[in-house]
Amino acid sequence: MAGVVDDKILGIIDIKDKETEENNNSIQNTLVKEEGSQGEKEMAHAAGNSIHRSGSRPQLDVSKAEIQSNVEEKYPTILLPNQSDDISHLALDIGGSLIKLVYFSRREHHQSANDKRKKSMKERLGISNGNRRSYPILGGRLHFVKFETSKINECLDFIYSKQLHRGGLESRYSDGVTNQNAIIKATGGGAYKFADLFKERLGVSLDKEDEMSCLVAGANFLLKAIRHEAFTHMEGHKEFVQIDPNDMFPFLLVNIGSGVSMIKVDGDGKFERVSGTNVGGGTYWGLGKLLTKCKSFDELLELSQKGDNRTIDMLVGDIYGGMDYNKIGLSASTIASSFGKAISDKKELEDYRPEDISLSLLRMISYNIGQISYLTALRFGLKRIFFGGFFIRGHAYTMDTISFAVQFWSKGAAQAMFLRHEGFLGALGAFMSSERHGLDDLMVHQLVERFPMGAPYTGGKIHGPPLGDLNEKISWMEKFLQKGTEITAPVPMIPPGTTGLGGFEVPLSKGSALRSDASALNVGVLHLVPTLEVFPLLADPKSYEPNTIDLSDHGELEYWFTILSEHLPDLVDKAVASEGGTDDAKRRGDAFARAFSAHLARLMQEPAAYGKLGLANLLEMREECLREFLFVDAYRSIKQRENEASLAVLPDLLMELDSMDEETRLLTLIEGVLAANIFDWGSRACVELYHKGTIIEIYRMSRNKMRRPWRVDDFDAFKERMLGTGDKKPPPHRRALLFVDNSGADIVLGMLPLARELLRLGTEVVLVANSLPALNDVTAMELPDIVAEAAKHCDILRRAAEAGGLLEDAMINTLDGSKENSSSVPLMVVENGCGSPCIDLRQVSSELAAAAKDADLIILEGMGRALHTNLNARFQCDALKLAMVKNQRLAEKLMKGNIYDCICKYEPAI
Ligand SMILES: Nc1ncnc2c1ncn2[C@@H]1O[C@H](COP(=O)(O)OP(=O)(O)O)[C@@H](O)[C@H]1O
Ligand SMILES: CC(C)(COP(=O)(O)O)[C@@H](O)C(=O)NCCC(=O)O
Ligand SMILES: [Mn+2]
Repeated sequence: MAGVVDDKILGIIDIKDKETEENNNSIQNTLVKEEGSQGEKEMAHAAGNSIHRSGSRPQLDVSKAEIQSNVEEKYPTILLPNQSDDISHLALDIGGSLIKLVYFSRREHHQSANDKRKKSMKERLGISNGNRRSYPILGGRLHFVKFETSKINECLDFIYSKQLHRGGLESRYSDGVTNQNAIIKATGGGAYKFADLFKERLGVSLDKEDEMSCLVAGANFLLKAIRHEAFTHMEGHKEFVQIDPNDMFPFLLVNIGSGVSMIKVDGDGKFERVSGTNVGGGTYWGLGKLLTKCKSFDELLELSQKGDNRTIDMLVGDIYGGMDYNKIGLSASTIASSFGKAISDKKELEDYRPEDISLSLLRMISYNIGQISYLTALRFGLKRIFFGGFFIRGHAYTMDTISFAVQFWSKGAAQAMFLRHEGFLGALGAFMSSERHGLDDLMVHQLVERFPMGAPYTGGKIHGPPLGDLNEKISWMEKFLQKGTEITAPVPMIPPGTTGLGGFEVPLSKGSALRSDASALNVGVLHLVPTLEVFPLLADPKSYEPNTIDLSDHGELEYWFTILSEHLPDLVDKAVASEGGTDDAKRRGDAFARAFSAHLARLMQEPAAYGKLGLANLLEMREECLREFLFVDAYRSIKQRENEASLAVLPDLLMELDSMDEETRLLTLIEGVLAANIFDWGSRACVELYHKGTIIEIYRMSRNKMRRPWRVDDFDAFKERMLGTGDKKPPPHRRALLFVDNSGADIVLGMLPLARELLRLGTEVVLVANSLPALNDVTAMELPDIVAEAAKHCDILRRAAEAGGLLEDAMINTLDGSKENSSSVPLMVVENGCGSPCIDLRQVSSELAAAAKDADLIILEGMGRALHTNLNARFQCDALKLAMVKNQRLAEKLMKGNIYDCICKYEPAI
């Protein structure tokens, strides 16, 4: 089939002698500037958000809304004069040691060119506002931050700087007078102790909520709404546990703060504090401080990493002359008495290493809490125990000790589980208690957790004001480089050795990998995206796992981390060039590279730090990180150039296709998709290829590879479904969703001609593209223009695009000025809700979910969407997965094949 598109045609798309990116792209620069300035505003915003009032829940009041700034601005600010400040945006848990803050920032809705398409799609697909709810919830972000209680003034400054006490409405909306009636939800003892201070400094009243009910509400919310919240931690191994929201209760909640509370939880709002102990986090930190002279909690914890508690604890072996006490199952290394050796030693405090003291203390307290927890669980017949509170601090040794105690004393019958948002349960519960935000029944698929680089945002260290703007973020990254590499290094995960019976050996870790004070917590920012939905055509959403490769295999992890690290310099080059190569862009590019490397380094050491890690998460994090440093679209000009070149050869390709019989054409079309998928700027091998040959050579090579059978080749089954056998013509599919991948040849010469064939057969086609740029993937925003260009050369596409509302202007512009009454099946475009090369079908846009309702065929294209993710996904409708494997190792691993092999996997509906 190599001659289908000849060299003359292909020569036009030569990317060999590509010059550097086009500089001074004014549209791009404008976009960046506007995004940047808007990003900092956290205001109530009504435009397009379709927020209406419901009887029971206060919502934004958009009456008399008016545009505040110059109407010529692309994203003007909208003033809501009737919106009161009473929407809860902040809740506090002021404990004996730490103040925990949970705050909500509303996301601004950007009106964009995309909105026209969106509006028409909404009408076409029958998406009503607040589609599946009786009231809308607000989109926005939940942030988690903590401060030391002793530094309450820093906390007040933080609240003031972000205007959180004003319900997030910034001072530009007020007359500058502090609102005396503002109320903040607060729990913990400090809600009483510091009430006057809050009134005095911020003019707000603290609305006090019961601490226990907040802890329970917070835990219940997290267990229901966050996919990877609970995990077990045994002998250094962390494993996420999927909790069934319908089978959560009862459980024991153990909150280890300064003191320890043990709460039996039977349901939402149904609980009893059944036990507790005064030997808790405050004891460790307090005693530890006295005994070691440590200045900070983290320092004390770090010391324990280098400790050897045998110098200070009395072990069974010390009593039994080095022997085990077998009769009762205690090994010689079991601690018989914490600190017991100090009785007989003729030593003073100074004679003991602070490291040993810290470790002995940590083990004593953790073990004791684990044991009491188990006894309490036993008393009430509870099998599951969840541990929260900041004593845990994501620290491997602490968790292992607690787990060991629970497992040992229960003989394996009970299990200790830990919560990733450990210390924020109370604050989250206080936040939930306000009932003003309508978040109560928020569902897992509406939350996306992101880990931004601004450490203070992630609640990293105990800190002052946040890294507000980009410049601060960049300088922070620069400082980070000067300081060395440890800034985001995690708490070490080196597994402690256990004796198996009753106690631990000395931890293996001798403190080689230590956490810096600025290390981030294991929690990110929770993005609340009310419009996200589970893709309705998944055969079994409960068992769906997007990632194909399991990164818990260390070899895999190391390989993909290396791949991503090696790709960085090229990516930074492209990103900087896409912003005109200015000094500012270079600085941002540098900072991005450092930030992303820091994330990678952290995850390399602690792969489960941010929840269960898959390749899709890594690829998405890279895109998010680029956006954080305001690289809106790193491959923008590459995409543009390749689109133009491909569009120029499209007419000839269509002509050749039209000269074929139906069967040959279908095969050629599928080959065309597979061959064009080679133009992938995310693959190291492909990028190297682009430097070695002209596009003709690459494309020729690619087409030569097209010889069937492909590595996975279900083409015959697909052809039979499409064209039937003999005279028997099967009915066409009603609607096909085409998950498109790359710009340029991939979309223009691959997927669009395939779409055209489906349209010709009478199938409605919905092109499903990214909401945000990722590598050289085409976006939903870019597609209408590409389709319009293609439609100039093709009647089928033109009529379908008109019928699908993609070409309204073209309809008006027909030669005789009359609107054609088209009877064609429509061609539509929807966004998928992602900004990543992969797709997690548990969280897609509501317009895609709506479009899916009538679809009976889906086509997933590309390595990201059809191989890294969804290769094993099963659907309720027919599914075709098309991709070229552009990575040798993946080809070997997945299908014992080679790089540039092709996959054509067809699975009829189940
Ligand atoms: N940076 C820190 N400063 C002080 N204590 C910390 C820090 N990080 C973790 N901790 C531990 O967390 C405990 C406080 O946990 P937390 O859940 O916030 O309880 P509380 O509400 O009692 O302050 C402290 O007693 C200490 O053991
Ligand atoms: C990022 C990608 C998934 C994009 O592939 P696509 O979906 O465009 O086919 C792919 O380029 C990839 O897996 N790259 C990393 C592997 C490598 O460089 O070999
Ligand atoms: Mn792609």
